[in-house]
Amino acid sequence: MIEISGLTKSYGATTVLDGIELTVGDARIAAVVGPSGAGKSTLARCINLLERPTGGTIAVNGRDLTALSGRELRQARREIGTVFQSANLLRRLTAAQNIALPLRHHGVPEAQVRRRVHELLDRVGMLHRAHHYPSQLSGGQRQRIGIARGLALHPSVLLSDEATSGLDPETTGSILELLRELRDDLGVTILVITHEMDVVRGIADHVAQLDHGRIVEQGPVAEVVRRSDSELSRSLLPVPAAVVTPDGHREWSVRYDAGEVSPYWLARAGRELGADVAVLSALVEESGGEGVGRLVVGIDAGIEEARVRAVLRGLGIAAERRTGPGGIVGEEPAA
Ligand SMILES: Nc1ncnc2c1ncn2[C@@H]1O[C@H](COP(=O)(O)OP(=O)(O)OP(=O)(O)O)[C@@H](O)[C@H]1O
Repeated sequence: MIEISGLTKSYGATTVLDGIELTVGDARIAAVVGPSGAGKSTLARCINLLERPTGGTIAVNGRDLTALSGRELRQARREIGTVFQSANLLRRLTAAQNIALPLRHHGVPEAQVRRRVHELLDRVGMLHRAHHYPSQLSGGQRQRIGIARGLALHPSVLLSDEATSGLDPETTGSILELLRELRDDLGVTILVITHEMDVVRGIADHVAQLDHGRIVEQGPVAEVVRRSDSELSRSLLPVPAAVVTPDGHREWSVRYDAGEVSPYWLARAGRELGADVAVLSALVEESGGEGVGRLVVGIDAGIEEARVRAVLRGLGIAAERRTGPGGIVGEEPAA
């Protein structure tokens, strides 16, 4: 478990991280997303203790790492394994030697190093590449070796800093699958720093949006994607573009949790409203471990908005009027 509280980082007069509050439970995967310059890398460097925070605490399994120094700090660093963008492997060392590095650095006896490296290569499916050099490996294979090296000292937290950046979708998928296995089989708590929303949708249990050094929105992914009024929700699961709205209809953007809503909600909504509901775009898929539906529907503009909202709410559906160009046909968009 990792608990970040009141974390602040300043360089001179510039505050780059401002009061970060983030908790990741045991064997959970949290993703931190945000635009370029938001402070993601700085957060990563503070968490793996490459940088000292200016204020606040970072506790792993209840122990505040920011309070430590010297030998204690060196020991505590073992709790956090890091996987970097493009793996950061040493070119002159083989895959196996790269994985062995942190073990040798911590004085692990050679016989144990060999055993552990073998175990790790097996874990990440790379036994057949043990003696290859990084230049002889694909990007995805290098990343697997990077993950194995990050796990070498049995950390309870794995920090993945843009680890899938630059990988093709299929390779990204296989790396995410590996991270999921580490969470489920080894109980590792994983913090993923990424700018890729596909990554968040693919593996995260929890998501936090960083902007100008602050967390502006966070929550369980399954919950965030259901928020109809949230920017993070819209960037995580954009509503697909709507086809032409029938004349005299208003467009509504709709989100719902497929596990909690009747699969027949659309027909019921039509019956209760006494009008047909036009489906203009729709996507129902799994995200954050739950089925999430998002649609744009067209509903007769003659029906009061409050009534539409009430009927949909009664069916467990969050709905928001789509305004602006194309939002309403045959009527001025609402202010
Ligand atoms: N050592 C430093 N000294 C001064 N300012 C810094 C330092 N490191 C980072 N910053 C500033 O902190 C802000 C956040 O940088 P950071 O690299 O953490 O952002 P990021 O979200 O990781 O961006 P990107 O996605 O582009 O990597 C930037 O405005 C950057 O200029």
